[in-house]
Amino acid sequence: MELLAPPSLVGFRGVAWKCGAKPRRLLPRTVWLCRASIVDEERLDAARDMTKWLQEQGFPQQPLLVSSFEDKGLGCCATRDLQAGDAALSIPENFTVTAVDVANHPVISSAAEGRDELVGLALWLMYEQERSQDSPWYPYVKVFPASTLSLLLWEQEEQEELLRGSSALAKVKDQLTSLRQTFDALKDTLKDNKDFPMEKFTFSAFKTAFSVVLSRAVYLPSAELFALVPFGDLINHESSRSLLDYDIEEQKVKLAVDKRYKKGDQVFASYAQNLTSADFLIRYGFLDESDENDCIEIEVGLVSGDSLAPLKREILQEVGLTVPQKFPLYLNRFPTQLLTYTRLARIQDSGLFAKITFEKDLIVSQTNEYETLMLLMADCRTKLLSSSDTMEDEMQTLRRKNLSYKQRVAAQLRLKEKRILTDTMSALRNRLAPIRGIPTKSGNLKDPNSDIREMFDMVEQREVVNETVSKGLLQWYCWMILDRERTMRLSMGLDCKHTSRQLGLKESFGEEVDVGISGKWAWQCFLIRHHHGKETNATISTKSFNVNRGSQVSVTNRDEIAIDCGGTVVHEMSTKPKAQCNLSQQAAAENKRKDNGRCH
Ligand SMILES: C[S@@+](CC[C@H](N)C(=O)[O-])C[C@H]1O[C@@H](n2cnc3c(N)ncnc32)[C@H](O)[C@@H]1O
Repeated sequence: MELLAPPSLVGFRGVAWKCGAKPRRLLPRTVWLCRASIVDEERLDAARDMTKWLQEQGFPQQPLLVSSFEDKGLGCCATRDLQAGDAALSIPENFTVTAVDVANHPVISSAAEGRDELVGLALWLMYEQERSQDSPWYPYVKVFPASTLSLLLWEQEEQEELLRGSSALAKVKDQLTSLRQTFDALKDTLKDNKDFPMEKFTFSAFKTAFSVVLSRAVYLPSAELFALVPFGDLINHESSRSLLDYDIEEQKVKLAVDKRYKKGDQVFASYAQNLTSADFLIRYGFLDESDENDCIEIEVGLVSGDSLAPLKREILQEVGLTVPQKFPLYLNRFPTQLLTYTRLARIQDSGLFAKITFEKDLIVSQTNEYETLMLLMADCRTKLLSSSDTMEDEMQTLRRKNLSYKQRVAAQLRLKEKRILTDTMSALRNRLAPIRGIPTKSGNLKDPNSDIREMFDMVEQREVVNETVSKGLLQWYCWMILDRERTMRLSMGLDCKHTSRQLGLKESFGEEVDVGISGKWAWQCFLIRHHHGKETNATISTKSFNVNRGSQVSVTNRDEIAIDCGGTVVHEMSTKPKAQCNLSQQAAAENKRKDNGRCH
């Protein structure tokens, strides 16, 4: 049986993708079960056959075994202990299928030419599966699942009903329209191709093959292409820094693990990065459990009829941004560029262009900032109001026991998106707080919280703060903020029923002080620090801070935290002699790593 496609001359980055070297024959190895379940037994058998066949072709031995997992289908277990940095997979490029194989394919190459790589791979899969035992790749393609849980394959009524109020609905519709157009064009191209099984080429079959490829093809950043990788496409996802990539020197697809695995443990890889939760669900049919990469997109553009638009376009082009431009909103962070872009869009005086910087979070003018924040706020609010269900409603839905898989993931997605929007609005509101207010004669906006600011500035000047003062001040402050928050929410047409919960304060001012998600963190931390003589743990929303008297406030989880003091992030507070709130070194390093989003 011939496994290898003809050697290709097509290379990338100066390296031939298919070297075509004849692989060495190895002794067959048995596939054993780590934690077998009854699901996918047939595919597990097929995976055993594939392993044997690959070994016969000289596929190098991998420290992995295919096994079956009840909730994830097939997966791979370690056959020996693996240390962080070890290669769990090391697959010569000639065992993979890429656009190069599609381009060299005797039957489908012309139809695939000029099309998306994944469309070409879907055609390849359809053709090779249809050939069954005649296909040189039969043992490999037999392991592929017949279908996936991708949103693309849900019934239209299910999409309409379950994805309403989520960004996924529009995305699915767009992608299906584009798939349908591709299918029609392919049909036209293939109709005269006598070797292609046209009778099997229905839209449903094409859509299914496409979603199977979508969920299995691995994007290899160093090769800048997608590849179907035997064994590589049997590894399940866990969010980490362990990614499959192409090693240019060794000409292999490799997976280096980023933690220790014991023999028998399931080995994971981290799937596509920087996908919105909706895109992840469309692609893989499940949602990433960790919140780390959750994001939604927000689109911003220039104002129509703006006489400065040509200049603004030039500025945007220089930094590689388009009109319009999509930016990700994450939990706890969004890119500084989003703010700068919107600030630029609102500028009406070209003299202010000099103040525009995409590297730093710099306010152009009070009024511009006000408009910028209000615009973003309105966008988030519109998205949030596209669903009549609140976050509480979604949580209640998720508590129901009899939910189907689709109902559950759809509710999880809607909740994730609502969380990001609510969180972003809260951050925007915090930034708005000091600039919201009545315009003054000088053209500036008066800080409506200036009385609070003054009061705290005064207290901060004191060496020692008497416990009664700090306790009273904390109480006054909380009620004040609660009241302002409520007024602000009402003025923006928002429900304020959660406000008191968010600001719920333990009457006893015990060790754990729940100060909710709004307000002036630095002041709150300051008060907590002065109130408690010893180290105190304050929980702000879901984030924990260690608060030591007279020392720094350090973030103890891995999230980026914006401790906001009316638009001033906490590390800027550290320049004040008494307010020594600072991000911990660990959190600062983490911030640096995440260049895709900055603290709120
Ligand atoms: C590249 S394949 C991995 C192998 C796959 N489990 C199989 O049976 O062939 C990707 C698919 O595996 C499943 N999967 C991977 N990781 C998962 C996870 N953490 N939770 C649930 N399903 C997962 C999803 O169906 C996804 O579309």
